[in-house]
Amino acid sequence: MSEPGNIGGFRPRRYRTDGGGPDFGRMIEALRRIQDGITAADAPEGVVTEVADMLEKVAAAVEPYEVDEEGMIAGRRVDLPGRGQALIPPLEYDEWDEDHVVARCSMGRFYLGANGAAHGGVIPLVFDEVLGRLANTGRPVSRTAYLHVNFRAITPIDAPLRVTGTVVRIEGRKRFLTAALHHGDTLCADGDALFVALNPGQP
Ligand SMILES: CCCCCCCC(=O)SCCNC(=O)CCNC(=O)[C@H](O)C(C)(C)COP(=O)(O)OP(=O)(O)OC[C@H]1O[C@@H](n2cnc3c(N)ncnc32)[C@H](O)[C@@H]1OP(=O)(O)O
Repeated sequence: MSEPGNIGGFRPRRYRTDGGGPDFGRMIEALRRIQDGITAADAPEGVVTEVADMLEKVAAAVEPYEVDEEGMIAGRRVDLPGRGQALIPPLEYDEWDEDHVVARCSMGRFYLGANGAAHGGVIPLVFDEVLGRLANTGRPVSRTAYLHVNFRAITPIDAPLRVTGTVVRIEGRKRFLTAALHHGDTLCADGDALFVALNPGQP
C-alpha cells in the first residue's frame, strides 16, 4: 500500500524511496537469507570455512562505503519490508492511517528462541517498530517511554502473523497505543505503550 507522508518520524530529507538507484532491496533480502540460512545450518567444516571466507569478503566490499547516519539507506527505505533494516522482521503493511495499522510478517529461523517459538525479544521489537511509526504518523516525532508486552501464547516461526496497532488516546505530548500479534485466531502477544513527543532539542 502507499504510505501517508510524515511516516514514522522520518523528516523528508531522511526518508527515501527507491528513486531508481542500486537494488538495495535485493541486497537486504540476500542478507536476510544469510541470517536465516546460517542460523539454521549445521554445515561441515569445509563449508563453514568457505562461508566465513566469503562473508569476510562481503564485509570488506561494503566497509569502504560507510557513511554517517544521515546518509544511511538501511532503515530509511520505507518502501521496503522492515525499512530495509535486517534487524527488523520484514513487515508488509495492509492498512495504515493516523489511528491504526494492520501488518503481516513471518519470522524466519534467525528469530528462533527455542522449541519453534520466536525469541521473546523479537516481539517487543516488532511492536516498537509498528507502534513507533504509527505514533509518529501525521504527528511530530515521539519516542517510546514504555512498552509493556504480554506473551499470551508462543509465536511460531515460519508462520504467517498479523500485527495490529491502535492509537488509544493522546494527552498533550503523551500518546497511548496498543498492539496485538496473532497467528490465525490465536493471540500470541499484546501490549501497550506510551510515546512522548520530543521537545525541541531532544535527541
Ligand atoms: C522511524 C522509526 C520507527 C520506530 C520507532 C521506534 C521508537 C523507539 O524505539 S525510540 C527509542 C527508545 N526510546 C528511547 O530511547 C526514549 C528514551 N527516553 C527519553 O528520551 C525520554 O525519557 C522521553 C523523551 C521518553 C521522555 O522524556 P521527557 O521529554 O523529559 O518527558 P517528561 O517531561 O519527563 O515526561 C513527559 C510526560 O510523560 C510521562 N512519562 C515519561 N516517561 C514515562 C514512563 N516511562 N512511564 C510513564 N510516564 C512517563 C511523564 O510522567 C510526563 O507526564 P505528565 O506530562 O502527565 O506529567
